Formats: sequence, C-alpha cells, structure tokens
Amino acid sequence: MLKIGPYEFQSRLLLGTGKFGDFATQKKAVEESGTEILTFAVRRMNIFEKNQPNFLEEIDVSRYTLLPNTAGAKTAEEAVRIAKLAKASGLCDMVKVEVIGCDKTLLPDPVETLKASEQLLNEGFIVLPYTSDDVVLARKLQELGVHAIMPGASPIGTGQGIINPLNLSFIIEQARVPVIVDAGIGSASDVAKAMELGADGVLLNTAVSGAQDPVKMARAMKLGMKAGRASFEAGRIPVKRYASASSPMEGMSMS
Ligand SMILES: CC(=O)[C@@H](O)[C@H](O)COP(=O)(O)O
Repeated sequence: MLKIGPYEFQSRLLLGTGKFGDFATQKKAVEESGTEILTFAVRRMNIFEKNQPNFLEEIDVSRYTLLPNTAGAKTAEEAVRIAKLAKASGLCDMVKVEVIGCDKTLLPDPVETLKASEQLLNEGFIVLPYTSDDVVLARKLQELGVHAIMPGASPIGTGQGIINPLNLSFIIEQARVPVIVDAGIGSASDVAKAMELGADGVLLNTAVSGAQDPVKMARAMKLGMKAGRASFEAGRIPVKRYASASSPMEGMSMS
C-alpha cells in the first residue's frame, strides 16, 4: 500500500494526463494501468474553460485521486498561486510542486522548489515536490516536512530511464516519506528497476501517451510495477565479483 499523507492507495503507479492522441485511448490506458492517481497540469487543463475539451469530464473522477501539478511555474510564487487555484476549485489538497528552472532540460529549480514547498506546507497542503536526483536537496525537502519526494529518473519526456541509480538509492535509503520516481521513464523495465531500488511508486506520462500502443504500454507499466515491487520485497541476491556454481558438487559421490 502506498501512503501519502492521509491518503492510501493500492496502486503504486501515478499517471500523467498530457499528450494522449485522443480521449478514448487515454481512458482505456488509464483503466489498463490500474492507477488510482492522475496528475494534471492546472495551467494546461481546461478546468476553468467550460467550453473547452477536458479529459476529466471523460472519466468517472470519483474513482481517482486527482493530483494537480504546478507545471508551467518558474518561480515559487507562481507555483503557490497555481496550487491555491486548484484547491479553491475544489480539487485535491495534494499538490505536485513542479518549478522548472531550465527550459531546455526542464529540470527543477531547487531553490524555488524548496521555497514553494515550504509555503504550501504552511498553507496546509499535502506537498509532493518534483526534484532532481540530488540527495541533499531530497533530505532538505524531507526536513521541511513534505509528504513525498519525487526525484526524476531523467529529464521529462526523454524516456532515458534511470540515469543515476546510485543517487536514487541514496535518496531512498535516507527517506522517511514515500519516494516516487517521476519523469524520464521509457519502458516497463525502467519502472521495475525503480521499484527494485526500493522506490514507493513511479509517476510517468510520455512513455504511455507516446507509445505506439498506449493501452498495451499502460498494462506493461502496471506489470513492471508489480514485478519490480515483488522483486524488491523478495530480497535480491548480492552482486558478486566471481562465479559460484548454481549446482554445487560438494558432498556428491561421482562413483
Ligand atoms: C505529467 C507530469 O507530471 C510530468 O511532468 C511528469 O514529470 C512525467 O514525465 P514523463 O512524461 O517523462 O513521464
């Protein structure tokens, strides 16, 4: 079970809602993924324009927890404003804090992310900051009191998978709140790898929305999640430098 603040989820997969070709495919992909949490960019979703198409109107929203995110924000001030807008419109009090510091890499601005997280915590939000895989930053966010940490696997939309598993494992090792690997996932094996490292969940979007068959990929992500988590719980064998026979011969008579 994944616990974030007061919320509990059976699924450890969080799905973004952007860049799908059409609503029908998106709806099927969401169902197939088994996700219970859908994140969406408050600024890009047409929630305040009633005459514009809005994916949230296509699904039974009561089945999902909606996680507004502050995508598009470049300062703490903007992120806080977006989060407050989402809360005021009756959406979830959880917020994924996303403050981008670089247009080319879409990597988060660490200073503004810290600032925004602190302000939103003071306002009573359940705060999930998207961060780089910086170990010290993750600790500082945790010390502020955030409810989950969301380190990137690699830059958003690149599908490069986990580029720094060592940093990720350090973040997971020191974490006292859930660690949700967010962004850069390319395929189901990346999800499995994140879970094997001990992550509590994975958030992804492009790998499903941009796949040739988004519905099939959504299913693959769900299975990758389950396999990775089971493998983590089972406790893998230590990696050794030298071989050891799989069928030891000691004690066996050859005559
Ligand atoms: C949807 C969302 O929140 C994205 O900002 C997120 O980081 C997903 O990234 P990918 O599209 O690389 O999976």
